[in-house]
Amino acid sequence: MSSFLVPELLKESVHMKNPGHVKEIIASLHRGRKEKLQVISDFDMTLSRFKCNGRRCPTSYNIIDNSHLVSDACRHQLHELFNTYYPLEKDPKRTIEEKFPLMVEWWTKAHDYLVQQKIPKQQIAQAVKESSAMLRDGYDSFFDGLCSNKIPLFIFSAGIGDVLEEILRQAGVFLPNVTVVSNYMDFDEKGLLMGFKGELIHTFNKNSSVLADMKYFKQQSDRTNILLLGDTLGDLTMADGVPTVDNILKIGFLNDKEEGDTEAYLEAYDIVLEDDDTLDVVNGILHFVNVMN
Ligand SMILES: Nc1ccn([C@@H]2O[C@H](COP(=O)(O)O)[C@@H](O)[C@H]2O)c(=O)n1
Repeated sequence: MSSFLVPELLKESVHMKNPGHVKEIIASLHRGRKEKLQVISDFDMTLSRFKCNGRRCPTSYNIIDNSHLVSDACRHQLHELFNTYYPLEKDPKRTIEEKFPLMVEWWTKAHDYLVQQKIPKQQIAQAVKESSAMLRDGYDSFFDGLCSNKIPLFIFSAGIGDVLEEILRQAGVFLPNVTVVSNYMDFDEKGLLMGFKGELIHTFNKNSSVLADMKYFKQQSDRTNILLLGDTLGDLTMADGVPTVDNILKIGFLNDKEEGDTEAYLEAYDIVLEDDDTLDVVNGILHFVNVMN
């Protein structure tokens, strides 16, 4: 069994519907070695931590919401939005089709509030510094291992690109093999927020429809083995733009469990990690594929 070769799969946090299938995919990734591999990952609550010492960590949006960059009144409005729409994003009883327009509503309203605050670009780094955002334990081996082995890492995020880049920069892991597609802020000539660039990315449109072109995935077209990391069912379409997929291993972090989530995640993801604040399993698999030293 693959747990013998990847001992991290024996962790209590690991759940698999079909361990035999996982073993086969991991064996295929191993055969393809690092030359065939690319990693596609969500950011908030996947590469970043969901909880620390029992307290929730912020998403890239929450970092701005909770900062001195917005007024108290605006913070209140943004928190109200979160309290209204986050339960809808998670609701296991609603279909993705039902959730889609609600997410557009959430992101659009939040962007409107943020733009009214005329946030200065220059102060984003300080807001990140003062926040409690953290990357998952083991992030340094993950990022360094991928970079030193020239494995491309595509971060596909419905968060705020400027904020997540800053988190990576401050952690020293915004490395040359990392490409980010996300919601980027647009600033005026004075460096004040005036809008968001490009197509709005939310939880349920993380697919090729929001990629301006397929250049990135075309450039990686020899890399037909994919490691996909996510935390919502919306993250499952992140590899849609990859022209040829020979093998894909989907790892899902189940952070904030609702009734019915375990079954749905086990159907959708090959490996489901519950209550796991680390990248241990991901790093263990990369180690076996000879991507880590
Ligand atoms: N105004 C908002 C909108 C969304 N969120 C949360 O951020 C997550 C960002 O998406 P990732 O693709 O990076 O996971 C999303 O799942 C929402 O829960 C927010 O906090 N505030």
